[in-house]
Amino acid sequence: MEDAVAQVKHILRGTTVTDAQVRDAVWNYYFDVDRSVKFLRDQLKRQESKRTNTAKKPAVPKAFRERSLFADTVSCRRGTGHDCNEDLRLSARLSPSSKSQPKIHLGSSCQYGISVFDGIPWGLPASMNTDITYCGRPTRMGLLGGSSKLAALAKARAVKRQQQSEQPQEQSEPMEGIQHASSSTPSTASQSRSSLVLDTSVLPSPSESGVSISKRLTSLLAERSRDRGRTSARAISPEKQFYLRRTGSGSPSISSHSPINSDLSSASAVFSENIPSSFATSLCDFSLPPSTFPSPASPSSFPGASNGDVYGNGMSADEIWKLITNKPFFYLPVTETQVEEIKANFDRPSPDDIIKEAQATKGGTTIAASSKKQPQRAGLETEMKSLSIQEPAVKASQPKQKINVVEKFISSHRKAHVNFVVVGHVDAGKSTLMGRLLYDVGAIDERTIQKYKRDANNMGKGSFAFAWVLDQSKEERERGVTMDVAMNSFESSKVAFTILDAPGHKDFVPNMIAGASEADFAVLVIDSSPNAFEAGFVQSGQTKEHALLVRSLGVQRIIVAVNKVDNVNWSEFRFDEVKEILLAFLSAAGFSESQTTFIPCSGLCGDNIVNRSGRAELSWYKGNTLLEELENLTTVERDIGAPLRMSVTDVFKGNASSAVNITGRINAGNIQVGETVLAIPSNETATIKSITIADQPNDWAVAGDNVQVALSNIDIVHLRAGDILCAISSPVKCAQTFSARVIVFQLRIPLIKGSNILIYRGRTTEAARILRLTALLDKSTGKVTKHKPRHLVSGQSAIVELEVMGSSFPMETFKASKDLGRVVLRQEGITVAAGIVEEILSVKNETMNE
Ligand SMILES: Nc1nc2c(ncn2[C@@H]2O[C@H](COP(=O)(O)OP(=O)(O)OP(=O)(O)O)[C@@H](O)[C@H]2O)c(=O)[nH]1
Repeated sequence: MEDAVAQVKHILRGTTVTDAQVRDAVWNYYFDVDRSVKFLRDQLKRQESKRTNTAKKPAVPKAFRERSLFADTVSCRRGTGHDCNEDLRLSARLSPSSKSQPKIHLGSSCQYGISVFDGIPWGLPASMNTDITYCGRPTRMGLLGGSSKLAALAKARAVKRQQQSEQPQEQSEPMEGIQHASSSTPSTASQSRSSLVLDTSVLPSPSESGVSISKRLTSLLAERSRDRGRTSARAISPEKQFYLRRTGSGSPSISSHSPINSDLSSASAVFSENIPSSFATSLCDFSLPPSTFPSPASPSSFPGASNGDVYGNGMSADEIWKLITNKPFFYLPVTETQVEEIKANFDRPSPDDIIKEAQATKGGTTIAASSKKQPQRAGLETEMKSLSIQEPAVKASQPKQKINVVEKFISSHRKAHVNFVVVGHVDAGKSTLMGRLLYDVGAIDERTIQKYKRDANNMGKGSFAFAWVLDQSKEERERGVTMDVAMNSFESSKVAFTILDAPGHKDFVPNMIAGASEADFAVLVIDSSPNAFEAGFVQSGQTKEHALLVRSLGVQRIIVAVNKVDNVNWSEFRFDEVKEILLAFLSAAGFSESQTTFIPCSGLCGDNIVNRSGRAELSWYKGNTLLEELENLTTVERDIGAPLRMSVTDVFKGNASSAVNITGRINAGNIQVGETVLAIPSNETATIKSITIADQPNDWAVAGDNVQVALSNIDIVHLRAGDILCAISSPVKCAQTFSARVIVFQLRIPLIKGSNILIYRGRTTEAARILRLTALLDKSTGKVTKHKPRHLVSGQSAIVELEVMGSSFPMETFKASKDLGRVVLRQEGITVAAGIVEEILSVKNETMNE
């Protein structure tokens, strides 16, 4: 050793090489003088070159120079404001000779240094003696574009860098994994990785034995491992470093043949450093004993250590060696036994499988494995499709004594039964007129009228006494306004009449529609008082609307009572004036002149109601009284032998019996006690328990009769006002979509496709939508004048398609039933159109019971 050192010193005399460097080189090169000399000369060249480069660089700021950095060589990858993702390689070397002041050596990219180190959260212990070398940017793999000259230059530089990087590697070959602290050449492949140079100040002195050195080294490593749990993985210091790996591919950095017991003052063990994430850290359990880890590929021990040596941490040298050399970087804290148990768990059925199997066994079927689920689901789908709800066949119960109702009706010679509706503008005197009629025909006795007069006088409404005959409710009497249709009956010598006194106020038009739907004829009451007629006839008045509605609902015969002529001094002129205007309007609305009669009258005074007026002022009128006109009405033809159709106007529970009572009018066909009928839309059957006509019990009833029927075998929840009772053999449909011929009333905005409306018939109301405007019609001929109009305006006649949005609307075509084939369309409280059902295009599912 000494001979070799002397020879090298002699060869390199006159140079700045130190004794320590010579000894180090001789030691590293196994006392080979030539290789040691070569190495030292190259080292001198590099030092000279570096000094030259450093002189060209800008001075390092004092603040940066004095910054405390790491005791170890560290690597950090962090983005800076200047050069994001730049790989910064910092090589901080500790030198025993520089304990007092930290020194910083900058590489080629020192201009980034200040900003690079600014804001580093983990500072260095100020006590550490640190030399820092900034290694510059990582080697580029090539140019992106550019000229061929530049590419060639870059290639040449890359080759040069490669040669430079290979040179020190070759020199340090004997010290694989160990670098001389004096080496400052960073641009090697290994330096592109992060490296940690152990602080030799904490290592044993060169004079210590190999065993002592190994003990110190392993003690240090073990100490670091204990500190793992309480230090941040990012804090890189001898105390904080735990994840140590040797630089290189994994071969021991300190081989058994390394002369580690020689001068170690310039030797440093180099380890690479990787910082795991928090998640990875949580997966690792480094507290397990070394025996947990797999054995190293080759047995190793610290040089000079003897078997059985136990160090400060209670571990043998072998265990420590395994810990630092072969420990997997990440591993799950499970033993092989545990792994086998986990594997075995998957060989058994899961708890879910066990439960499913038990359920399947109990149900008598086997749940297939997941791969067989699809066919089973397909089977279920098929079964579901084949499912159908089959209602029990409805058995029509036969009456005990089957009555031939048609024969009975003909043989009974009953009076014709006629319903007429009284309509007109509000306060036209409708109720008063009908009260007077009832009084004059003897339907109301004198005592009752006198009582009404007294009560009305007490209330300050003496003139309403006759109106109270029909306005029975307290609210109607207090307000002096009819709110719902009032029914009353009387009989003349020829006909049985039912009065349907409709409200005149615009808020109660739907009720008026309900009354008009049941009428055979109409009495239109006009207030002939000055300006009163005009007020009722203008657009906002109800005179026109009511007349149009009754016509649209099938009424063809109308009597116009020009009322309150006492207020115009029984003026014939006024009468003629009103008659002329109305005749034109009613003719346009579809009433023929022969079917329209005008009568000057006074409901309050009783002139021309039942008795002809004896006033001289009214002597100019030679026509019939109101009653005479009513009796002269043409008898309405009714199909009493057709399938039953009965419109329900009210539903209520009887006091004593369990039966459900309904009132209504038979539109077509007949009924008899004991018969089973079908309620639409509930589709529930019921048995007729009793029939009452005009407060008299009867075994049967025919079309046109207003009846009260007690039904059994049905719950009241299946019936409501507006329903239809029909024959089981011929149920009524509930339309989903239908087409109708309509007459458009006065509109504020045109009707267009998609308009939302309400449809009415009798007591039935549902939301609907205009699906299509099919065609415009000529009002006189009914022929199509235009297809697919864009909109409908006031006064037009058209064919439209409508969709019922609500749950149900029982209806028939007008051809099949003149009563159930009519609809009224309203929008925002205004009647916009009315018409007849031409075709039912689709029906609701629940009524597909044919
Ligand atoms: N002068 C005079 N007043 C009458 C006549 N008929 C009715 N009236 C008055 O007109 C007012 C309204 O009478 P009603 O019978 O309530 O009128 P209505 O048309 O039934 O009213 P609504 O049903 O609420 O629209 C009352 O004050 C009556 O006294 C009449 O012939 N001559």
